[in-house]
Amino acid sequence: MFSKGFHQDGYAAMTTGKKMESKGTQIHLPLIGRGSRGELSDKVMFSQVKSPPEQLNNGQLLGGSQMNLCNGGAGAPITGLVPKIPNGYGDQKKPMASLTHLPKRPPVDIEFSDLSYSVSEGRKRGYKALLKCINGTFRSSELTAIMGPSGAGKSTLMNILAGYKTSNVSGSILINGKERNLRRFRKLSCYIMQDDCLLPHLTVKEAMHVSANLKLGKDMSVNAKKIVIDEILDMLSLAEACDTRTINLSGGQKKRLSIALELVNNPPVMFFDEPTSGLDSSSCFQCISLLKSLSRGGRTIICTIHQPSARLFEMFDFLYTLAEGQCIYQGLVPGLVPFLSSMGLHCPSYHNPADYVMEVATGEHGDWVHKLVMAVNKGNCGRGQSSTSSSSSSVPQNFNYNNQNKNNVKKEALEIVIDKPTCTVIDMSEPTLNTDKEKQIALPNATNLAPVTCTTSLLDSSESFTKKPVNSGFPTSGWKQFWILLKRTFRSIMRDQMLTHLRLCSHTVVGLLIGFLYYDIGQDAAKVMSNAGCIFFTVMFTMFTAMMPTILTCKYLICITQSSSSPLVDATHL
Ligand SMILES: Nc1ncnc2c1ncn2[C@@H]1O[C@H](COP(=O)(O)OP(=O)(O)OP(=O)(O)O)[C@@H](O)[C@H]1O
Repeated sequence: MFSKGFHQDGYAAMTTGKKMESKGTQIHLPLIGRGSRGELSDKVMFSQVKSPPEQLNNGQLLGGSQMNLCNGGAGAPITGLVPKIPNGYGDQKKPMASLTHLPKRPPVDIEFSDLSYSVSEGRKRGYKALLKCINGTFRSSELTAIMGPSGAGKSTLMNILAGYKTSNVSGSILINGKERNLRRFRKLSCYIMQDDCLLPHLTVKEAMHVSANLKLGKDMSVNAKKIVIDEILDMLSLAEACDTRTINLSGGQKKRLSIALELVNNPPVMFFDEPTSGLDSSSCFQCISLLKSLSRGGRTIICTIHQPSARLFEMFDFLYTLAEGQCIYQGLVPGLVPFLSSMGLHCPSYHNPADYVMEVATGEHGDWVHKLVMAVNKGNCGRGQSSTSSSSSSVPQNFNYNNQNKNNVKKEALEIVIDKPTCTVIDMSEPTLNTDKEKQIALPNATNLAPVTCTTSLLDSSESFTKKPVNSGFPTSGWKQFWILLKRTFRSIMRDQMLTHLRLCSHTVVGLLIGFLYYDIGQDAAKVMSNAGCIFFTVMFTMFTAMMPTILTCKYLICITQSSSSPLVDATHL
């Protein structure tokens, strides 16, 4: 079990097969992942290091991560993925952070078939098909990338899967093999947009507290919420910035905070719209590493991405490529180059396969889209196809993804939370959700913070969930939400120097102006119209100054919603 363990000192431990050291109260258990990749739990990040040739030649050590992504790229400098806390994610001597007190959630597999979507282009022009009968499966514990040229329909697909687009959609979307219940699915998923919509004047910790109060509500004590927040901040290396206002955070930190705000209620499905946009290469790498580690915790991570570097590309598990609203490849990332080769499209050596498939999708190599769509529909690519098409693939020939997947997901899921005095083991590998499958393990020195038990039957309408009325599913009452949001807004307004100063100045100036214009009109009956004018002017001014921030906020929301075709912004963020 420890033979492929990871070590903070790079690849050394991988070669020696040494047992990982336990730090403090934490036992760092390596996760044995599919395809022998270096695998991550919630507590580690990937880091890429150059590996000496003799180790790279040993497929046992680096497995899938040592794949040469370029077809026929033998002799190319090969790099491998070795788990380690990367720079910028905290002091390497610090014990690794992990998430153990989050609400328990079920793993979620999303399957869609014959999915089509069209939009009306007006009476005369009829409907335009944006997605054309596409099929696919996005699994838990996988980091899935949706790629494709601009306008291919990536955001549209993700919005449909997330449930933000429902009209004019045909086809079926199954969640763990059952018809999707949108209301319940929304509670199990989160959508993190390209632009980080954070309140600029709240500190990281305050934003997290608001999120925890809204999302965890009365299910948890104040102390337990604090522990959850600290764990998440620790894991995402935001602990040092916890008192920094979000306006002062770096781009990477903002992205991590967006993720942290959503992680509070531990959604098993996370959608990311271009998570790396606007980040430098190092932050991109850290961001994708983080997503990968989240996926290894049993979550289903789906993100759209534009032309990732080869280094980022090989970190994804599953690739779904769209062109003109149709799927031109779906399968494991190592299977892409062999699949394209089998179709007669040979990715040149030293060429980033992500770039190559984008070139193919945009038609730079000829009109291949239709042929690829046909091949995909015939089942020539997919999860089981990564090793069969070509010997040039670095994936071992006898690698059976499906079997491997089942076993390894189970191991990962069982190992993921064993690192705190009191911990809960959740058998996340079972798609049928049942609270009986949750086993409590009490370790020595148990704290009084029992793991929070949340319903795991959100997807299963036959279970206890149906006993409650559907609209009672919010963790906090309407009044409580109102109170939390009111406090948050008050705090934000008070800290907004610019707005507060401007308001004070404008009220003073307008007050002086009105006073000057209508000076001494009170006792003269001949000036009754001036009295009316004064009252009208004062009322209008007060009303509009109170209304303007709301109008501007709504206008801003509508603008960003229209420009990014993204779902409405979560109230947690704004
Ligand atoms: N409401 C709409 N009416 C008409 N066309 C639309 C509408 N929504 C989306 N489209 C079109 O659908 C296509 C797919 O849009 P989508 O936003 O999904 O693309 P994308 O692959 O995410 O692109 P990008 O990478 O540039 O964000 C685009 O050509 C877009 O113009």
